[in-house]
Amino acid sequence: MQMDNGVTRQVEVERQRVDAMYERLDLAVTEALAAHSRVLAAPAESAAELYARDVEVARLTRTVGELRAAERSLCFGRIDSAAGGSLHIGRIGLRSEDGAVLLVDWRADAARPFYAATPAWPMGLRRRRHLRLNHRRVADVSDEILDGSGPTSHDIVGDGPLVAALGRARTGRMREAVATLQAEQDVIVRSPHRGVTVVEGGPGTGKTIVALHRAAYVLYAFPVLAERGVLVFGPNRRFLDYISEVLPSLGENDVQMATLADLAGVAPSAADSDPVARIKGQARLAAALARWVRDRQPRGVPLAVRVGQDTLVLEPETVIDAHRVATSGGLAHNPAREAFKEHLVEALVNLLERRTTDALNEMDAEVAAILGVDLDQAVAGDLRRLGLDEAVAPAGPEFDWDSVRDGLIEDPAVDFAIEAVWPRLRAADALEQFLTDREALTTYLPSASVDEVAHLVRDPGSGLTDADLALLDEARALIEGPPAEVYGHIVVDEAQELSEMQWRMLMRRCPGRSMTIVGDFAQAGSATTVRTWPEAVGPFVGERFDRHTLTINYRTTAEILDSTAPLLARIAPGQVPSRSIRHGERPRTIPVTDADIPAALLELVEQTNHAHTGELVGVIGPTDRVADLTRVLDGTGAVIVAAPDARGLEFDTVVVVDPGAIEARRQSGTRDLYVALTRATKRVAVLRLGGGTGDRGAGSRS
Ligand SMILES: Nc1ncnc2c1ncn2[C@@H]1O[C@H](COP(=O)(O)OP(=O)(O)OP(=O)(O)O)[C@@H](O)[C@H]1O
Repeated sequence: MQMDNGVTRQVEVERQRVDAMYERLDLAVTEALAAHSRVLAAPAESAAELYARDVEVARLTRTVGELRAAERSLCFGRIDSAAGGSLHIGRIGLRSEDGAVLLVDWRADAARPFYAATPAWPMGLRRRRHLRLNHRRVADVSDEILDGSGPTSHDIVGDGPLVAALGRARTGRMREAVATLQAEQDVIVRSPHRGVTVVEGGPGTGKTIVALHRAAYVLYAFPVLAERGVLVFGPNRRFLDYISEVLPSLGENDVQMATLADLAGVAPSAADSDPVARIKGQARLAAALARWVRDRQPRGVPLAVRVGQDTLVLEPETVIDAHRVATSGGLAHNPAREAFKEHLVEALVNLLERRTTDALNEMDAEVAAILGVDLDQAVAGDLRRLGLDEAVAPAGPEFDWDSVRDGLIEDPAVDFAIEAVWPRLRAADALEQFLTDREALTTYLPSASVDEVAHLVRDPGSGLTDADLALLDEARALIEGPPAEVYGHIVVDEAQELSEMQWRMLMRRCPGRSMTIVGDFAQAGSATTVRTWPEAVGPFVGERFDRHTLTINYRTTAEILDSTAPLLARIAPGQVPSRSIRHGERPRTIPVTDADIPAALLELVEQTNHAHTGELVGVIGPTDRVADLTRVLDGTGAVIVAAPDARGLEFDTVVVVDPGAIEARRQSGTRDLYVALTRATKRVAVLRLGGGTGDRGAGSRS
């Protein structure tokens, strides 16, 4: 071990430096906690003072959280320039007491060469060093020489930390990769582009890693977007649980994570078949709902309103005019109804004013006819004689028309009359009415075939489905207005799963159109018709989106990738397979009969557990087998997943059960199988019903 002495020396050098960083970190925590207590104890009485105090307390709480999250692997890298200077890279930035930079935040510009420099493009660096910490102590260092110079006794050239990170057993939760982000990933994470960025790439190319680190970068580098909030959107809870620890471990606790159900605030209670979900996902439903809502509003009708003892009638033109003004600013149905009401009340007041003036004039004329005197002139003459003509207001009874107006706005009779032509709507009821009315579906979806309408129409009270959530959201936008909660930046994972309607739902929450979108259409499920990025985001940003492709596979071994290549060629003929950076076991196909499955599976899982203690086994099968598989594997620690739910997940070993059934179950069955076979970091076994020889490629068909 020729380098041992060198390693020890270098580790010692780094230890002193890292000890100093932890000292500063501890001090920063102590100071933030003290400030927190001080602020809490300070007197605050007025609402403004209380508010300011709350803001400050929240800020300090966040600071303490960020500092504490930096505890683990506080410093993980160092770069040495060819000119002689060096910088340490870590989770946060720290300075020494005299103001010198001790540690650079990984997101700072100065840290960029740590991720981006390569031997071909060293960016002025001589060496990149990775530090591995065990609790607070530097345990190991490893160096890459970037400028072509030979290693000296100060350089520790060893196995890359990326290989070590990838070889580690899975825990069921994704880990952050801040110490090992690769150059092609870093370009996207650090991109100055604030609009829509689309990232595609095969399974395991780090799309999720990129998306989450991008969220952390946005929070750091784009404060204006950060202030409006960052949302990470994922397809389901299981997936969000899987990625839930990445951002907190990067010190970011303010990022919201949500599924469609979270955004809608409603949990679906029914399921659609895929063909129904596909129809419901199409944007033409938005147009249909908009027309349906519009038809609950008045056209050229007169409006009769009871005011006191009288019935006043507003002419159709007045109603049309009020409707036009109320809707011209793009207001939704219910708020526009209020504007409509105000306009109509104004028209009523005008009508009343006209009538009153007419009645008074009539009275004057009658008095003049009876007495032979013009009352107005007589009064004016008297006032002139008394010298009061300029001081006194013109004669005549005065009405307080403003209170009349207020009275009419509050008058239930007025609201009642308006309700008949422009009813207030509830989005959920409106959607229910629309989807349970065959005639309405036929009228408002003229392009839908009889079959499609038959697919769509459903019994009253049958509950909301996943695909209904975007329809409900659309109805809310049409009826109540845009959602209250919007975000400065949205990260969308597994974006290939979204329908046109679901894209509308997300875009509604990101008015600034600042998004990081990651996905792979070769893995798309059956519930959407969207197949390309222009179809997905084009309706909202046209061609104004950045597009990146990731090419290196960090998850699966080359052997697993090879075995799925024929499957990929079938489902995405144009797609270039990614390149794996690791080798491992060849995937195995084990022929079984239906009756054999429980015993064969249990044996396989137990063998794997025994041979690879501490590793995670995932068993992926057709949805209708999940309950049985769960029973069979009870107590083994294996995670059982229905193939359609496996997107984004990862295990050390994957057992795919009954691939034929996975393929046959739905339109996207072959893509589901491809997803299932690409979930393993180390090995895959396939239990195939019927024929098949011992070790054929995992994705091959018999
Ligand atoms: N730079 C990196 N350093 C360490 N691990 C990485 C890095 N990039 C990716 N990985 C790991 O590789 C695996 C696959 O990454 P990820 O899940 O982000 O891929 P993906 O493209 O989203 O896959 P899928 O399309 O299957 O959802 C994960 O375990 C991830 O932690």
